[in-house]
Amino acid sequence: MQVSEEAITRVQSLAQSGLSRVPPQYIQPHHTRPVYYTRIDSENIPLIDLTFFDPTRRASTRESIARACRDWGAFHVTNHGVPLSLLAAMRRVGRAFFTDCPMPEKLRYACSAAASEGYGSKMLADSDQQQNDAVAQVLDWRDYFDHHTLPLSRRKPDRWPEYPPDYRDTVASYSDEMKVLAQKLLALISESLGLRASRIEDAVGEFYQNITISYYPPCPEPDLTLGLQSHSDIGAITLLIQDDVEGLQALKSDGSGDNWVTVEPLSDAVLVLLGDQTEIITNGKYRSCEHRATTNPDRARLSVATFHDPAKAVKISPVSELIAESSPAKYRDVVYGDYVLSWYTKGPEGKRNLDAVVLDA
Ligand SMILES: O=C(O)CCC(=O)C(=O)O
Ligand SMILES: [Fe+2]
Repeated sequence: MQVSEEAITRVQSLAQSGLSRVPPQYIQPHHTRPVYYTRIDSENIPLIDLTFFDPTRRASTRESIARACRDWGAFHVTNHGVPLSLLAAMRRVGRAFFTDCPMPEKLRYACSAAASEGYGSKMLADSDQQQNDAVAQVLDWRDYFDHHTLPLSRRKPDRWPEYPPDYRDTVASYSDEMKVLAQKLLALISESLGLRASRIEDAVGEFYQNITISYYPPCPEPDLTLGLQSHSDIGAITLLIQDDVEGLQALKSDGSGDNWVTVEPLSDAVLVLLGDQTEIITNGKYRSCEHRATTNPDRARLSVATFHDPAKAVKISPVSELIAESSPAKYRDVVYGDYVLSWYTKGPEGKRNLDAVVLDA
């Protein structure tokens, strides 16, 4: 079995080999290193309590959501209706797979050019451009497991880990619960813009949902590396949970410039991240959130991101209700599949793929 070749590329294997310096392909250029911008910890991502999701309190919830979507493109929700035991179970099965399964077992699920679902380390395709220029892409200090979960026709639990024994059932239940929460949130987000509740979900169409568990092993040189490079998520809405290890940061732009703000790990909350398609649909009234993951030398970190995306054939454009003479369309129509392709070949580099569909003022 050619396991050893594959194993070298897993960040977890590298970390466990006890190296004191990271290999050159993981070293970020100066301007993307974690210390490049100031880090401010006095500010926090807004926290919104969805207990007030009931009709009598909806107005104030909508206002908080509007503010969070304008200022951050991200917010935490509590009392979201997803059983807290399920959030804990999802973290537990994910961690068990990464830490307890021997590498040859994990590699049985390795993803490949032909199958994007499964266990991987390198998300982006090597583009022809990169190969021609011999410019190597800087690698993330991360391993992951990607699950295709919705529509149900894409859900193939036999492609997911068998260990621990409740892994597959946990991922399936988690997928169902996250879909309900994503629908609830898109309804509130629509209403917060004066749109009918179903407006954004109608524009997205049936959800294509993927669940990615990211595992960031301890890193000997955290100042030189990133667990995950700066990006905004490409779909409509991402729901993320993390363990108790810090590492996720959101970019906050305001009068004082750009700052990276650490997203505090909150075990009972779900983090909502608006994606690029929501920015387009809302004609830029709401922004997708640029974020990244840093590493640390001491403790492995785990996160679970649940992405809700349009089907590849869906055409996304700003909704007509938000276009007027005084606020013309800011984005050109995009076929979602074309957007995805450009993202995976060019790489995110912050929000450059979204910038490419912005219309000239
Ligand atoms: O690990 C994290 O907290 C971030 C994960 C993420 O941004 C992603 O998977 O798109
Ligand atoms: Fe992300």
